Amino acid sequence: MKFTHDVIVIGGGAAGLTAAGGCALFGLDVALIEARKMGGECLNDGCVPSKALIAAAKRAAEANESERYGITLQPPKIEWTGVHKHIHDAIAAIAPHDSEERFEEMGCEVIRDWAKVTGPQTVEVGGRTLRAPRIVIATGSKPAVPPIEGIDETPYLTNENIFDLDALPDHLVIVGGGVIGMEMAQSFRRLGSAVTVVEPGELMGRDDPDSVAVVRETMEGEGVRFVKGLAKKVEGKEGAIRLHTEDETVEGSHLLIAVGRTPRCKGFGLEDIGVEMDRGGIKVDDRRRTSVKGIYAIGDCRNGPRLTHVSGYEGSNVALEITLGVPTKVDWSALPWCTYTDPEVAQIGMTEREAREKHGEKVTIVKETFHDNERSLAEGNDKGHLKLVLKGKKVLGASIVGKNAGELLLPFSQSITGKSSTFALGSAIIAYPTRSEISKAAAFTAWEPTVFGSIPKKYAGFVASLRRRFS
Ligand SMILES: Cc1cc2nc3c(=O)[nH]c(=O)nc-3n(C[C@H](O)[C@H](O)[C@H](O)COP(=O)(O)OP(=O)(O)OC[C@H]3O[C@@H](n4cnc5c(N)ncnc54)[C@H](O)[C@@H]3O)c2cc1C
Ligand SMILES: NC(=O)c1ccc[n+]([C@@H]2O[C@H](COP(=O)([O-])OP(=O)(O)OC[C@H]3O[C@@H](n4cnc5c(N)ncnc54)[C@H](O)[C@@H]3O)[C@@H](O)[C@H]2O)c1
Repeated sequence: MKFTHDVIVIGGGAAGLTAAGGCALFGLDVALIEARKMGGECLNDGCVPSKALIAAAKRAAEANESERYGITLQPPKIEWTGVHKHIHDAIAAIAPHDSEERFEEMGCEVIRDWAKVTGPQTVEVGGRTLRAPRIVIATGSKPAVPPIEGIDETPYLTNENIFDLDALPDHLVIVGGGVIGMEMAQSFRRLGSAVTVVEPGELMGRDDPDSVAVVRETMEGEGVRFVKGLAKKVEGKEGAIRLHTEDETVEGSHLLIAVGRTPRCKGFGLEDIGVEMDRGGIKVDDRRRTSVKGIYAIGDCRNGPRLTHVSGYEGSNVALEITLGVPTKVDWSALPWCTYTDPEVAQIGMTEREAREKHGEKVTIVKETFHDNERSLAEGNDKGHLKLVLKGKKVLGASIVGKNAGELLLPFSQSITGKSSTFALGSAIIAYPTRSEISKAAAFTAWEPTVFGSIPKKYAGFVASLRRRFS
């Protein structure tokens, strides 16, 4: 079979861009296919707009606390059009980083259309048939819509349209007290909306409950209302919606659905060629290989953690495996994540609950509060704590709640993995988006000329030529 490319990557979000860019920098012929917006969810309707909204809300919260440190601020004047502009300016500022032009400069052929996988080595796109010995599926996910009675007849928001609202909601009712629910609840409350969060289980259920308790108390103090219950029925129209749980009816102006994700893995050919799936998405092994030889799946479309830095990590792993033939397994022992509420909730490695389930009595906990940290006292912000999860003196995990908690994770990444060289720092998984990423960027830059130097490139070219001949 005559191949048109060495690798075809479907999806131009964090996962696909990293895989495609990595392969191109090793000199491979890469087709990168994206039907919608380059940058995918993170740039266009995920991390970037949500963190821009959070920044605007933080400014409003500061001004709402009129007197602090002997300095008096005026109450904030909040104009949604200005907040909306700030959100879209942030997207525009980052867009060039993920643009078609940048990836073409790196050496990818970027194709802007819907792809259909028609065989283990073939993809149809824009009337062309592409052929490559390796295909990477990086098609992401979309907001899950729960089976609530009346949902199809009631207007609702998701992360795909909430950042395009043309006015601030009077009362935002949020279904789901997970990561999106909590970040959006605090932001809209701080900007002046009434907010009710409806959650049947634990708020931010993947995090340490002691961390979550601190955020819940802060958000309740700011006026967010939490209702424990399953959303059973919704009804109403634009500006006047009603949500019923078993015990309560909540009335509001807008409904936000934030109950998790549905992977985008069906309807573009994978099921017809025998790629196995389950409820969580495309089934993959530790090396992100699907059940069909030569096809990988990375990022939100497969079963596993759904975070931008995870998509990037998996993208680099498969790029290494495809270019140099190095089998590269995922390792979640030092996986970080951070929820950008105020205070932030940050986690790396195991929570106390996970560690006790796995190691029982051998687990010990060390807890330090920010009340004993003099920088925190000097700044008058001593809310929160750091909990170290240990087995003997070995760090299994850390749970931090407090100002800039996400920035405090990095040393624990090194303690958990035991790796602290510039090479290890350059390959560490760092929570996105944090300022700590700059340390990884500097360490990676130090290695870039070596990693993408002439010898690895020649070797990658040799591997690619063998693959074209024998696949
Ligand atoms: C509101 C919100 C806030 C978030 N905040 C954070 C955060 O702060 N930190 C964090 O780490 N994570 C965050 N996330 C999660 C993060 O956005 C995702 O994990 C990440 O963007 C997934 O990247 P991906 O490349 O796997 O998928 P995507 O970014 O969804 O990219 C997949 C791309 O594939 C394209 N595509 C799909 N099918 C086809 C096809 N057949 N042909 C051509 N193209 C196709 C799609 O158009 C899409 O652009 C947030 C998510 C949301 C919703
Ligand atoms: N800071 C970050 O890293 C960040 C920010 C936002 C989103 N994300 C990613 O986006 C993804 C989606 O976030 P999410 O908040 O939608 O999902 P989630 O899984 O964090 O939370 C969903 C919540 O909805 C609840 N729920 C389910 N059905 C319900 C119903 N009928 N009524 C009421 N509640 C119901 C669940 O109990 C759960 O607590 C996550 O994978 C997350 O990793 C990350």
